[in-house]
Amino acid sequence: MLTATNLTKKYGENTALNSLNLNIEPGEIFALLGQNGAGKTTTINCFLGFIEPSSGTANINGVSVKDHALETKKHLAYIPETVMLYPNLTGVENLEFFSSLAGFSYSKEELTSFLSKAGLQSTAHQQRVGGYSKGMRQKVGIAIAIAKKAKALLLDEPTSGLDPKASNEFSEILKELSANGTAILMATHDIFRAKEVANRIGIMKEGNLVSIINAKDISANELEQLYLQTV
Ligand SMILES: Nc1ncnc2c1ncn2[C@@H]1O[C@H](COP(=O)(O)OP(=O)(O)OP(=O)(O)O)[C@@H](O)[C@H]1O
Repeated sequence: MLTATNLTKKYGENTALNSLNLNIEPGEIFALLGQNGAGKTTTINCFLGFIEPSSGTANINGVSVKDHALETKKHLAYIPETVMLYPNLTGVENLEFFSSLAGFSYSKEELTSFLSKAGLQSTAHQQRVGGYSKGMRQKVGIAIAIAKKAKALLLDEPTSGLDPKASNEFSEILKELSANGTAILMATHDIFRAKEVANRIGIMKEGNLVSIINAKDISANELEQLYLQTV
């Protein structure tokens, strides 16, 4: 579903991403670990079409991001560290707006059910987003992904700054989305969370994807050791 082939991004002499080859299947959660500057965000931004690769290709559902930017965006949802929403609109209104951009028209009941599915407490649905906590905003981001029926979900440090309970709830929702067939690529610094939620974990160093591990084959402690030896 998410396929990188020799995907490379250079900034002058600096190679931010060096010939990445990666295929994430429908229903798979792939976590990307790596130090600051390792190339995680660059990878995500290439899939989003926010940056143009120097060479190689990023495909979504077999379609090139570079050649068919609008078509690929239809299948995608993106959750950055802080989900950008309209503070003066309520959770329901934000969801209505963003799902309409993706071509969907939902009733109030449907919008409410998506927010509930994403774990947002019903008392918050009609409140302005300006008063939401970070975790509540992330949940609206998930609701947008559900409403868009996204085939692929890209997340850049989505649980950074969330308390352990919110982070755990967030991970459970990601697992539900993957069980429904969504391919998920998540950049994170949270080794424990990566081990808990992902099927495969990649460790990046200086633009290279240097190891790929099956999460079930490794304990959180072993993963931490491997990470420290790698970076
Ligand atoms: N717009 C840019 N211009 C020049 N260099 C850039 C630009 N964006 C990123 N880089 C460089 O590309 C490399 C990879 O950065 P990237 O943001 O992908 O890292 P990251 O793994 O996401 O780091 P972090 O964990 O800090 O988010 C870094 O060396 C960074 O300085």
